[in-house]
Amino acid sequence: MTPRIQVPAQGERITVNPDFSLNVPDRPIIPFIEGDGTGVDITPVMKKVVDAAVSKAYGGRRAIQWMEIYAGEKANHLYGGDTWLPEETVAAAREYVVSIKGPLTTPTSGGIRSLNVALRQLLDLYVCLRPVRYFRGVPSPVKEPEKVDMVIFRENTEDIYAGIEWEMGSDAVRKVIAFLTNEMGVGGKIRFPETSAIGIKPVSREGSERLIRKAIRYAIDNGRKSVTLVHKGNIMKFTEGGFKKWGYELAAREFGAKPIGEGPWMELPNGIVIKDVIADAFLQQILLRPEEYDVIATLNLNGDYISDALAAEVGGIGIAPGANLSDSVAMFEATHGTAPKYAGKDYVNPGSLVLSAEMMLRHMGWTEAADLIIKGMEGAIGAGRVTYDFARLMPGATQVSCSAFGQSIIDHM
Ligand SMILES: NC(=O)C1=CN([C@@H]2O[C@H](COP(=O)(O)OP(=O)(O)OC[C@H]3O[C@@H](n4cnc5c(N)ncnc54)[C@H](OP(=O)(O)O)[C@@H]3O)[C@@H](O)[C@H]2O)C=CC1
Ligand SMILES: O=C(O)CCC(=O)C(=O)O
Ligand SMILES: [Mg+2]
Repeated sequence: MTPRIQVPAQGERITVNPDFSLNVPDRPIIPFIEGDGTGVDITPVMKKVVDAAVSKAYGGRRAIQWMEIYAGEKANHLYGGDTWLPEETVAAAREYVVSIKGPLTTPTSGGIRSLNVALRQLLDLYVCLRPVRYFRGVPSPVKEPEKVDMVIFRENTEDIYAGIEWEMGSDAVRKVIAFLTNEMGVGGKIRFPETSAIGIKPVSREGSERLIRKAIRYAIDNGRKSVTLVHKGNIMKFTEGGFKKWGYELAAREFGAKPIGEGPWMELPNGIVIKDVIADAFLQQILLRPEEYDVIATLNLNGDYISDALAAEVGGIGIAPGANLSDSVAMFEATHGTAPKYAGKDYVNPGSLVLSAEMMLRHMGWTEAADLIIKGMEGAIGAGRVTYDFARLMPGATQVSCSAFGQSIIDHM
């Protein structure tokens, strides 16, 4: 396959130390994937905002050297031969350590499997980190959105989300159903065996522990009040129930947590509470009592639902950032998808990808530039000149385009 990635002549790679800390040169090469759909709108705005923040913070001493890498429709177009996720893209994300991506399309009910999920699995980006906080002035459907301040740690490589499933009527699904019936004796639980598709939900102790360990470590390092394990372990006893059980065991074994009263809730020596809640109840509690939740550790599919639900409480997925992390590699991305109906219209909110870049700068230790992005975002929202998603809920606001909102962030830095 012909290589398509052009490595910038200037610039150096970020490298990782044995303790997983980063060496960030002043001119780091940062790979980016533009993304499908509205990626074409939001990614250039994100780059412009980041460049402005870095320039303002460091006066030319530091600058990002952007390197485009390809996935999704753009890759398929460029590489041909039904190539959606070129090997050199995955290799570059690994080699250059820190990268950022726009959203990628996943067709429903057939076609290619999620490239987003593939990237997370291939790079073992096992933490999906999605902070949810309120910016003053953002329209919200809840009365006290400032009470929402949570950080979601979503397991990112396992669960029913991993995409192990077989289509109804296929030879493969017949084999699986025959196995479940003849070898496992559970065929009777499949209500309509002739017309069933089957999906598999792998959830491991190892995968759960490494995610929960990160969540507890984050809570300790950032002075948070609690870590809540969100699961559906009453129904899926060994997968989601396992996640809960392994989480409490890990908290006791590695962090010295002790049961509160009869348990199962626990407390770390520094007072951080480790608790759990069943996923459906959690979804109503985050509306009724959001102040009781802080760091959230959960499985992949729950985390997907929770991310969008929590984002809605603080203004929607137009302003919901995220990161996919392994111990060494980090790929930042918005919580939302490609919003295809708005693609190429310079219309949607670039805030989610801009705030993902803000997380990226902080991850690199470029906190002054990250702080400028937050200042610019607060100023732009405060000025009441916002994209359609906010404008339609903010009486008196002026609706501006995606790029104009980006410029407003820069103007308010
Ligand atoms: N990580 C990734 O790359 C992700 C990819 N996807 C993929 O994206 C595609 C579309 O998915 P879909 O379910 O429609 O979800 P989307 O997140 O793309 O869009 C759903 C709705 O969210 C709102 N929205 C999305 N982005 C923005 C933005 N930047 N600013 C303001 N509002 C926004 C819009 O609401 P309204 O209509 O009210 O204006 C939009 O219609 C699918 O192929 C899906 O698989 C989905 C999620 C994540
Ligand atoms: O991969 C996709 O298309 C959807 C992913 C998604 O919704 C998410 O990770 O939040
Ligand atoms: Mg999602």
